[in-house]
Amino acid sequence: MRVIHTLAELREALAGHARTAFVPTMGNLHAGHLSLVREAKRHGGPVVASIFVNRLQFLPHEDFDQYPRTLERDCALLAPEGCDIVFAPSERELYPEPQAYKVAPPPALADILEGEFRPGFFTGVCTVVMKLFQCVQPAVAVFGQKDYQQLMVIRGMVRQFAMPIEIIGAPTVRADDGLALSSRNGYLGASERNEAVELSHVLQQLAAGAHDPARALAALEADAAAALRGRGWAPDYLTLRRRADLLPPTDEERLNRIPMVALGAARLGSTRLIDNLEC
Ligand SMILES: Nc1ncnc2c1ncn2[C@@H]1O[C@H](COP(=O)(O)OP(=O)(O)OP(=O)(O)O)[C@@H](O)[C@H]1O
Ligand SMILES: CC(C)(CO)[C@@H](O)C(=O)[O-]
Ligand code: BAL
Repeated sequence: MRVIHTLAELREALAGHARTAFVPTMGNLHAGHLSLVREAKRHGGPVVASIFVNRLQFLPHEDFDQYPRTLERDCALLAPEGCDIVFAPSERELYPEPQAYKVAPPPALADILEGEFRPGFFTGVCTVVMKLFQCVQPAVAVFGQKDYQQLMVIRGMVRQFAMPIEIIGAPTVRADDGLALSSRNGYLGASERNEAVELSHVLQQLAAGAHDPARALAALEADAAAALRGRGWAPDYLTLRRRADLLPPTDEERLNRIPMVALGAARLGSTRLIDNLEC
């Protein structure tokens, strides 16, 4: 496995290779990321994992500075999975000048849910993913369903820009108790870690009521928020949405059991966690 820090070296290493499979990450890897690498391996070409904490997708008060940088440990986890190249550019390498050209996804998808609470987040994500795609020129790229809205936004970007890249969504890997693995779980203290699984429990309750319009959506969501608040959480959103466009379902759609997803984001202490469950 090669660890590459510059774009020139990356291009040279990939020259002549067809069907590169790409796994973009922010590092501090866990079993969820490794499952994406295993999925990428199934596509036959070389596998590139990127590690880059992208300043553009963080708000000033968020955890950009605090975000764990653990390159050596990450490489030790990636090598046994058969990852061929780790692309870990510096900020200066990826953003040699202020990034004035940006990719702004449509507000209807990007300014709701995560985008409401992290304004500009998806512009930051799309801009860096567009750039990473130009660097790696993959045939396939793998993203986790844990970041459900991000996956939808990336799919839309690739479709609307006619980018010749197959986007694969990989299932969320969970700890034994059901907590979705996340780099940010590392911020949790021991008792917070025990509590953290409640986010997935509340989403299960929301999902269980999805197809019963006798229970009003607003009441279902208010109950979910109250349940978490009562346990010391500060929810940003806990909501049931249509899988097609992440807008709220009508009662008729709920009755007709259209594909839906329960999505949640909430802070436990100073740690913000997200999760979702299709229903
Ligand atoms: N538990 C998981 N299962 C599957 N994929 C995951 C999981 N967690 C993250 N991913 C995916 O890994 C890719 C890189 O994500 P990232 O490096 O931000 O990790 P993360 O654990 O989600 O970190 P954070 O705590 O910052 O959200 C994304 O496509 C993300 O959806
Ligand atoms: C896709 C990504 C690597 C872009 O910085 C990031 O948003 C992430 O890790 O999910
Ligand atoms: N996992 C999505 C990247 C972020 O939270 O910034």
